[in-house]
Amino acid sequence: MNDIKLALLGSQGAGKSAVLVRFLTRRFIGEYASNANSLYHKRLSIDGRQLNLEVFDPCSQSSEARCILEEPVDWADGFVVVYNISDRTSFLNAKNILQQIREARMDNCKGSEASQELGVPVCLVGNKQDLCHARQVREDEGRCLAQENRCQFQEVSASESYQDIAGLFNLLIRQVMDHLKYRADRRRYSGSKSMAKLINNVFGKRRKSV
Ligand SMILES: Nc1nc2c(ncn2[C@@H]2O[C@H](COP(=O)(O)OP(=O)(O)OP(=O)(O)O)[C@@H](O)[C@H]2O)c(=O)[nH]1
Repeated sequence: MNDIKLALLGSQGAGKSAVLVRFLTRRFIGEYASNANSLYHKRLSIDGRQLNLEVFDPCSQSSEARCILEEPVDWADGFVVVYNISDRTSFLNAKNILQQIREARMDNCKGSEASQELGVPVCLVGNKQDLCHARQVREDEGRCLAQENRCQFQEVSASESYQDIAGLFNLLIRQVMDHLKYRADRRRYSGSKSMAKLINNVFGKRRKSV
């Protein structure tokens, strides 16, 4: 069984818990405790594969709260970065979070994998689409930010719709599975290359001397 770990990041009140609970239970629950980190578990079947999904929903991150980001950045295989379309500050914070993910991943990969992009599957989510009368962030601004970071983007309303949220999580989980497989293949390939080199060094030389 595959283990997939996701983390939700975003400003206080952007609707992270609402988006997650909508995906996990299909329901919208109005209020959530926001003073504690939560870890949710769910078993899923995607494309016939059984998955163990873990989702980390940490306490809110303000733009200065870099330390809160560091823990999930190392732990997670993928991220959902949520902002509220009727709150520009939450959008600016999402931008900052994407930047921090890139920097943290660059440190981990020594620049090789993450130089052009985030180096990990991410979905940028503009929540509270039902509040479009009070919109402060245009949809194309969200799309543009996602393009700059080469991540997926979706506007949703946790309070009104399940389909878009289910769609974005399913797509992200598929991307994570592909990404994990790509990294495992690369490790295996570079492992077998060094093994071939070793065999060649040991036996190649001997063969020559015979
Ligand atoms: N109108 C509207 N309200 C929403 C939506 N999603 C969440 N809310 C409301 O926004 C408030 C914050 O939602 P939460 O899910 O607690 O937000 P959060 O990002 O987890 O907040 P913290 O836990 O404080 O970090 C709650 O009052 C929700 O009912 C939405 O799609 N539309």
